[in-house]
Amino acid sequence: VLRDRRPRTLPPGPAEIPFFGRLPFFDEKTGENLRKNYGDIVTYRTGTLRSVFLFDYDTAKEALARLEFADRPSFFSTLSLDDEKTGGLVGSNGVQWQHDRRFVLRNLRNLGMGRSYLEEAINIEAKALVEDLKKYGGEAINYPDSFRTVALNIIWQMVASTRYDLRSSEVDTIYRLTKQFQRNFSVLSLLPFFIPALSRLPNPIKNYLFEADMFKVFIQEMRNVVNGAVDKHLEDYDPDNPRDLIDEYIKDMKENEGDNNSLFRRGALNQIVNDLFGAGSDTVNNQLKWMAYLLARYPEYATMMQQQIDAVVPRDRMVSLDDKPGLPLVEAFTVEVLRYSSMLVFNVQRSAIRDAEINGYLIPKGTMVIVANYSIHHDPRYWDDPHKFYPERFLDDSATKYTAPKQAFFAFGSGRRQCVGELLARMELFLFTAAIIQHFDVLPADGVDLSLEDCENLGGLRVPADKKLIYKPRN
Ligand code: HEM
Repeated sequence: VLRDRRPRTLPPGPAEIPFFGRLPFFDEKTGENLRKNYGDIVTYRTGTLRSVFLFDYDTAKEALARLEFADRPSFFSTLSLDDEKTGGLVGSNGVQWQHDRRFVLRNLRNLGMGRSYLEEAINIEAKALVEDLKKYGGEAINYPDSFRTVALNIIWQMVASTRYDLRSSEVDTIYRLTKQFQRNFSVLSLLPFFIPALSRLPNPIKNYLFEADMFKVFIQEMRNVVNGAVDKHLEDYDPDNPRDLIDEYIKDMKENEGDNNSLFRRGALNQIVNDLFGAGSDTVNNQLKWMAYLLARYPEYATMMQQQIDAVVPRDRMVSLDDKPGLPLVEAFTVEVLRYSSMLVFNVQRSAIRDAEINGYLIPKGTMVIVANYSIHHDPRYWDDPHKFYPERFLDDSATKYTAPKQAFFAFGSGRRQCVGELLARMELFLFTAAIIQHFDVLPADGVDLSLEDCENLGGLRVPADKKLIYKPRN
């Protein structure tokens, strides 16, 4: 018990139950309470793993940039589709992570991230989204399935040249897995990751207590989806005509055949595809839900943005990225949606590669380092009236120019593992938001009260509660 005690060199934190620590948590309130009680840097233990939570911007920014904290915790690899458990981006580490991240960044850029031809593809989806919403004829609906399909279509076209009709039921199958996983995911289901001894319990007990099968089923079903896409690409691969990211990877894999040290491997490809699917579609889908919810909740901003759009874009043309200088409020609105919603309550976990130091505290190798994004996005030290939805905070004094946040903004993380899809996500959020504002008034249905914020927390992912809204076509 003595040896199990928290070393004095670690930051303060709540009392630890010997060998067990405390239950994991994902919500912003528990985080805020920790900060109030223990300060800007707090140790919190679950099972055998200690985490250090960072609540102030400067410390967090510096930590996220440091090589010592560029790893992800080792339990991420248990969800990998790669048999060697080292491939991919989100949960991998070391040389294979660097290799795979470089490959993905290069290819996302080559496939148009930040360029006009990708803008065209996004606007094809934006147009389809507008047509889909018009079909409801002003009926009150929950967040439409088309939000998730347009988000999936963009990344899936870049990765696998696949586009779905906005009402296709195939997308249901893919999203069912993610939804089911998010719903079943609970504090209890995570315990075996924190207390490895629990993994040795007999399977029926593990399933009963922790729904351990849920992870296996999810991995198996995702493996089927990804294998299907990669096998199909291998069948009709044409070296002279690479169509997408999978083909580019196959090309590199074939060029390196026979080299036993090559990091281009089928297992790594599977996990890259899985990561891009997982990180690149539901994130944008959820952000579109926040956008619709906040448009309905703050119609005064919708009206001001419609005036800006109508002044620079004829109604029969979609908004383009070149219109941005004339639409400062639209850009400010999308960035305020990211800050205010703080969809990822905590930044994706990092882990100390070696013993390291933060603000004079010694952080032992393997400690998780978690930046409290929600708290930093709502900290009055960095933001005026932080709980107010106020897009003008990202406009200059004359309200004619968008000004990017200079500090305390971690919606896409920071440092060496900063989101590789940030540029793509920003393009999508701007163009999809503008398309909806240009074509619709978004209103709450009769009897729907939006005066108080109402959102769910799905394992650390904040999503607005499903409210019936009306997408009323503008005259
Ligand atoms: C609104 C949409 C999105 C948000 C809010 C978001 C947020 C984040 C955050 C917070 C991280 C962790 C960064 C860190 O550890 O510092 C991350 C990582 C990542 N994101 Fe995104 N993301 C979004 C969209 C996308 C898209 C569209 C893609 C597709 C290309 C993508 C791919 C990734 C990948 C692959 C990583 C892992 C990077 C690594 O560990 O090296 N994300 N994202």
